[in-house]
Amino acid sequence: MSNKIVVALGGNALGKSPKEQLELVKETAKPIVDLIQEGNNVIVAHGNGPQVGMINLAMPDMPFPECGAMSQGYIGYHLQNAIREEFLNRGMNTPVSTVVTQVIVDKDDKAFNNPTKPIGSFYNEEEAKKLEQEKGYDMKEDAGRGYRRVVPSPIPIDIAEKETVKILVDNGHVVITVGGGGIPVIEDNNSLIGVPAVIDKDFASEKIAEILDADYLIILTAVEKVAINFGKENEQFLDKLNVDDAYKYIDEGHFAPGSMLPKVRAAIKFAESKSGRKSLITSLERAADGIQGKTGTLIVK
Ligand SMILES: Nc1ncnc2c1ncn2[C@@H]1O[C@H](COP(=O)(O)OP(=O)(O)O)[C@@H](O)[C@H]1O
Ligand SMILES: NC(=O)OP(=O)(O)O
Repeated sequence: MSNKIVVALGGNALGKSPKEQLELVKETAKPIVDLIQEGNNVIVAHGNGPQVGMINLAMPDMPFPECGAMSQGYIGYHLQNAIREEFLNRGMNTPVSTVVTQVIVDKDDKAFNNPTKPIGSFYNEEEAKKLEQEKGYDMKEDAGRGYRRVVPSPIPIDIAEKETVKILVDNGHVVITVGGGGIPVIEDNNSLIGVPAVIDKDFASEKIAEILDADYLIILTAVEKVAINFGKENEQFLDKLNVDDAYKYIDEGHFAPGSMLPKVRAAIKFAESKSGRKSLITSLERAADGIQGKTGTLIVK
């Protein structure tokens, strides 16, 4: 059956450096093209946490929206070429392109006063303290994996280039959009003005999935399924999660704030947005099996 699917790619699809990314995207392209070859209409979104942090660290005077735009550009460039090549290898010539995508946020979003989005590399506690003192960064522990810089992450309200994306998708193009959650902007009369933030790609992917009236939101990350009691002795991986249980597990603290929590929240939001919409959280490698119901955690209303 043909579905319209928004695929959100996590950090493991892109690697830790441009060189690693260039190699990794060849593998990333395969499950995406598998889904398309099976007759699905696929829209690709991706994260940029490590990349936007690296860009800003290298160019501290570069404003955050510009850093986000740079990350969209070079990640999109790698992804679109890898997907193009995978199409050609399979005798297909589906057009693929990246749309520089701006995501409109609320200038009064409380997130601007409460940085929560982890970006850049991981540091130990001592290094983190040094960065706080020397560079004035806000540093937080990220899901038991070490310390990372955190920046504001407002909620996406709308997508400036949504009509362009729609036209391309409706005409059979593969579009890479809302890269890194999109470039965060606020509306000021006729102007769109960049604001210093990094939008969560899971929430931006959910937004574009709603706008495009997608059937599926697939969030691809490093784990095949979502777990309760993650990493504990009584860890239990879930095949299916209804939104009521998902809310209960959120309240019980099963999903780490810097990692799995935004995915589960975005998945709930999409599943709740219209009858029949489904969200799936699984690993990149298992995406094609996941859509056939063979693996992953399916989140439904
Ligand atoms: N309850 C949970 N179930 C499964 N994974 C979890 C859970 N809580 C935290 N995680 C961690 O979240 C990670 C995914 O988040 P992250 O690496 O930040 O995402 P991304 O793939 O978007 O870069 C998983 O690889 C896993 O280590
Ligand atoms: N922007 C964003 O959510 O990036 P990550 O998925 O890399 O955290």
